[in-house]
Amino acid sequence: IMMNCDIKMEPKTSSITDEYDVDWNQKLGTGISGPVRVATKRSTGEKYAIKVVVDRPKAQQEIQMHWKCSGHPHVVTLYEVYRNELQFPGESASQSRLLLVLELMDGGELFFRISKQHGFTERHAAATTMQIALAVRHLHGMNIAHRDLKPENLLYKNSSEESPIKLCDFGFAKLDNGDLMTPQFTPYYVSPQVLEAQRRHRRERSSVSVASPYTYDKSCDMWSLGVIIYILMCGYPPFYSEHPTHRRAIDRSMRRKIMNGTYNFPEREWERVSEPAKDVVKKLLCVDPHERLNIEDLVQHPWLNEEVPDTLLQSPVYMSNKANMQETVALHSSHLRKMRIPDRPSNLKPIESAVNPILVKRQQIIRQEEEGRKMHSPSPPPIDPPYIRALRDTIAKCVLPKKSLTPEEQKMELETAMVRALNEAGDNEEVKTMLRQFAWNGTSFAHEVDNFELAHSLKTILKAELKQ
Ligand SMILES: Nc1ncnc2c1ncn2[C@@H]1O[C@H](COP(=O)(O)OP(=O)(O)OP(=O)(O)O)[C@@H](O)[C@H]1O
Repeated sequence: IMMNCDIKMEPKTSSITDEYDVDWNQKLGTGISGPVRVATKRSTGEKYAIKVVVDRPKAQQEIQMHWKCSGHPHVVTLYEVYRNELQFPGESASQSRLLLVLELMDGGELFFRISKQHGFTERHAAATTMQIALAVRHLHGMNIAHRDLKPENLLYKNSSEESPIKLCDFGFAKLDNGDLMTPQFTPYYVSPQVLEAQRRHRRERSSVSVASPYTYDKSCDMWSLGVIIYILMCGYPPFYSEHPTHRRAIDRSMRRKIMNGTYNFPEREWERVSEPAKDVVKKLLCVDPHERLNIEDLVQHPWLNEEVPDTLLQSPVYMSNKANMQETVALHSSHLRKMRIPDRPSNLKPIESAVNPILVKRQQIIRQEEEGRKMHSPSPPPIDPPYIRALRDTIAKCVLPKKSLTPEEQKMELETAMVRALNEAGDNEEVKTMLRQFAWNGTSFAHEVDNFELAHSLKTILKAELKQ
């Protein structure tokens, strides 16, 4: 495997037409950034795909991410990039554009190809999954999350039966060094303690990083894989809306299903599917990202390593219904968009300033109460009781320990926060029972604790407290 890891891609500034003959009329496919075209290299006669994007920081980021990942047998190769001033028909002026010279993938998108395949079996599905998983392992191993893993971004090299499948479109790929943004800590808002810990973490983050399986963005890729495998096996998605009128958007009922992990394996298509296949799906569609398989677990899973039955699958039948398929794919995209939301800092507001309608309502109520109270007393209402604050603080210490401290000092900080939370809780039995599992002796942990597990248990208690 060729690695571009540490080399920055520098776009060429000469005209692409010096070396390539670009066919501006033939379109290979169209994404949000415009059509992807075919070009022929003059010196060799070889064909390439050219993706043209406006020269903006986001596109530059896409190129650097793609460049880093390029060279793997299951990642579409990025050969070179041009920076050219181009004016397309209908435009009043030329614009600086980046032209990505990509390996030409002539075999079509994943589901389209499968819809045409007679005799698609579970064994084929496992072999396909393995290829996709290897691409994802390549990315995650470099701490890069793709964040847009969907069937349109999985392309076949050619139409032969042995054609490899490869991952493309690094438009949302992101370096994922293990930020705290695991969904269990960011359901609708982030507590101020967590925000503060995050800011500190960002400041402290060193350039050296270790691959960590639990980060939010990577876990989203794993969830996407779960959805893709599910669809490969049966042809329809695991989560769908009850209200067909606005099927393209993720409505509340669907969101609830996703959040609760409510899906099933309908008999008709799943009856003959092997247990290991169902096991993979279950473990990838696990709601709690902490329990979800990571990429290493997936690559090692029996389904991808042991003999898989040659059972004929129903998926091509459903996939050949174009309207259905478009809807399935659109829904998946829509969910990916939602999952990327924690990205935008504006969505990471502490509860006091969040814009979520429920929270806005809550703020209104608080304000009304406040107004009422102001008439009687000048003191501001407390936002969170000290116990809740102490619990949140302990969670923040678990998931984002100060990097400037030694592991020993980090453990002490966590223990101090734990003691404070216990004092504030007035010896809460539930907390004590939970702590016994972590060998808590009253003031410290007797042996090493898994911080994420502890954070998870604390969060369960916190949630229960907030409900009361
Ligand atoms: N190397 C390639 N060879 C052949 N077709 C390609 C290639 N790259 C992309 N395509 C086609 O063009 C489509 C859009 O490409 P890509 O996903 O890179 O663009 P995008 O504008 O970032 O799209 P998206 O809307 O998915 O973010 C793909 O779904 C695929 O059908």
